[in-house]
Amino acid sequence: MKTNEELLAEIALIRERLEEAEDTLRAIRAGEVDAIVISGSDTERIYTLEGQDRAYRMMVETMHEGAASLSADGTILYCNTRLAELLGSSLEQIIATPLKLYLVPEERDSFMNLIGESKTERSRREFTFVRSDGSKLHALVSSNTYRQDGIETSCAVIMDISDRKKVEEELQAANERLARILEASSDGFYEWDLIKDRIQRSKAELFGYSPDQTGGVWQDFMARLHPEDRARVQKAFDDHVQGHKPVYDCEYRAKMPSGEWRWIWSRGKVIERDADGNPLRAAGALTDITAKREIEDQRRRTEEVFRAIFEGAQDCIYIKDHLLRYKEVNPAMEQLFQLPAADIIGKTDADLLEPSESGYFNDVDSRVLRGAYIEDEHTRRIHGVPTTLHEIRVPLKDSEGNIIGICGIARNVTERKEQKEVTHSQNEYPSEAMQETITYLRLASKRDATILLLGESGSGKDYFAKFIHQRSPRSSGPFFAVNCAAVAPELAESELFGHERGAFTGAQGRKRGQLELAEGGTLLLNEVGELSLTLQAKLLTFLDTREFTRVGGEKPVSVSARLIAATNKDLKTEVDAGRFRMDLFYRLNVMTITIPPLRERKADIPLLVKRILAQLRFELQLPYEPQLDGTSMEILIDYDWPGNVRELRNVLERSVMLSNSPAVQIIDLGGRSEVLSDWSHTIQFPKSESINDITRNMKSRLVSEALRRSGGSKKGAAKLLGISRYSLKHYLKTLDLGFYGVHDDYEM
Ligand SMILES: Nc1ncnc2c1ncn2[C@@H]1O[C@H](COP(=O)(O)OP(=O)(O)OP(=O)(O)O)[C@@H](O)[C@H]1O
Repeated sequence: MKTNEELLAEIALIRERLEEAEDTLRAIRAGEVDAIVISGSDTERIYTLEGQDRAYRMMVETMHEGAASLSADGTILYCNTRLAELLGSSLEQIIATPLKLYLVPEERDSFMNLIGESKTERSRREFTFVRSDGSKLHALVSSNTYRQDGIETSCAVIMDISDRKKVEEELQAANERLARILEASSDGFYEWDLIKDRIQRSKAELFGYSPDQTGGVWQDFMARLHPEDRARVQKAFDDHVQGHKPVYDCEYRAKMPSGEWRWIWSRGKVIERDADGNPLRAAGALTDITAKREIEDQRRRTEEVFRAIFEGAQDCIYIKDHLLRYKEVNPAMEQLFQLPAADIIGKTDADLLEPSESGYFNDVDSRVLRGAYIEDEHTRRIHGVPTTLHEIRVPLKDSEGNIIGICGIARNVTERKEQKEVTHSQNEYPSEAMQETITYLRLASKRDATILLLGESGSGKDYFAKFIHQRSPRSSGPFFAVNCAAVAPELAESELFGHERGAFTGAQGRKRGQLELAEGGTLLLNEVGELSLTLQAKLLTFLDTREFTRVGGEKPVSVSARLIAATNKDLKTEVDAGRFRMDLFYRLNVMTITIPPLRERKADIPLLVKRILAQLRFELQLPYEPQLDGTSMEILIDYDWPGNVRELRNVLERSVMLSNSPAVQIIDLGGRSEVLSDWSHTIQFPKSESINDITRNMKSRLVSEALRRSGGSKKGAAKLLGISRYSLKHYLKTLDLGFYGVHDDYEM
């Protein structure tokens, strides 16, 4: 029978144990423990406490983690099913086995030490258990040993920390990866302890800071900044710290340890604050953007230069987008349209021009959007005034080469065009032959078909080709003429069809041929019979497809130009002799008009004389109106004119120059008057003319005279002038003498 004291002591012990158990349960509920191990040197003693033992057993069984009691040498005397589960075993298998055997061998001693240490104070340590299937269990073992009546009772708590361990490992791996990435990146980075003002972690080689920097970073950093940037950097940082900006982002110039100034882009944020919101730590990245800033500066400067050109240019410059809306126009463009830029931008030509005109531009622009480079001359009505623009349009591409719009440069050539057209006023000819021809010419001008003009040299084929052009729907476009006989054979293809850069020796840049230049207008091929058979084939292809390739090029170039061919040869005979392609002949011979020779339309001579004298007055800038006397006119009408109107013009020009007065006397007709032995010329020097104009006129006269003396032979004329045949050809071209009908001494 137990004494009252003994019973009271037992009750106190049970109460104490129950309190412990409650603590443990509270800890279990709070999720702090995963397992409890009860060990003691006198388990007998525990088992005799039946009620208490039941309470324990209940407690350990209701725990959702394992628990066991161990003998002094660590043998499992009792455990719950959860521990068996955790160790991947059954209760029967693990009871009576030493728990340390489930540990990885290297941790067994440590485990026994823990049990020993727990005699004096509760001890915890992490251990790695090996389950029966070989997998590992990471656990935190907490052991507590009680001594009661000389009996040691240990209570150990085991926490399954496998998940936490996994997260920790992953975190560590991520940290290592991050460290490697940061190491590999060209950016600098930092983690900055704001309280101690020291860099905790950095790859701030940029500034020469190292992780073991002792502090005082901010002051040092500020001192390294460019004085102009300091206030900005401070503000960006303060704005972020005070919560006005979610991140700190700033560009500044900093002096490197080498003494060199570099542009740095810095962005970062506060990553830790105290309970009052004061910043504790910040982290961020630093990028050296010096190269980028230099490129940007260069681009800015280029843009400024471009702006200056764009705004100061006399020529109209514009940019259109892919829908052909004006995106940018320069002041010259505003002047042309007499509208402010704001009223042009966003509009298309359809909004700004008359409908009959905008259609043509739309067509040309569409081709540029498909990749064509188009140069043309076109007359449009702007505020009712016919305005002729020489315009170059090129496609605008983005960085990937996609066409995103058009850039155009246009020069207003209205004045030049008006001057040129003085010679092309309305014709009314008294002769029947010419009246009939004019009827055909007018008819031809209404259609867009290819025309073949026949007629003797100098009869006016070139003149009437312009006549057709000016009355055709293409009159607002350019008129170009090529004299096939005057171009060296090896250059003929390039002259006509253009060439790409490097197409042949001397082809330094891309050149557009006459055909391309005649875009939107008319091209006259004079002396078409002189074209080589190869070029005849190329021309035929163009007539069939409206496309050709430049010399040395592969991309087909499409051109909308009307072709007028002219010749003084009998093309049929040329076909029979195998010198002209029959298919081309039939292709050209669709609408053939013959210009009658002057001897068959002598009734026109007075009209022609009047017109040519008016032209000469303009061209020679005479202060008076030259007039022929009656007898001179008779001489002219009597003459047979083998050289046709050209000869008439030459005679009149020489007579006007030599007469040097309003009364013009005919001299040197058909070579009957004396050939001047000396090269003598009268020079007019009106105030408006510069020395360049005068020497140009002089050269023009000398060349004309040499050609007259050589009977039209270029070789002879070049010899007389003491220059090469090609220099002479250059003069013929630059002095606008290209169509003097002179004959050459070689075949094309
Ligand atoms: N009807 C005309 N009115 C005024 N000038 C004319 C007329 N016809 C021709 N001319 C002038 O005569 C000269 C020769 O004319 P054009 O060059 O047109 O002849 P062509 O038949 O083309 O000669 P070629 O076959 O040699 O090239 C030019 O100066 C031209 O301006």
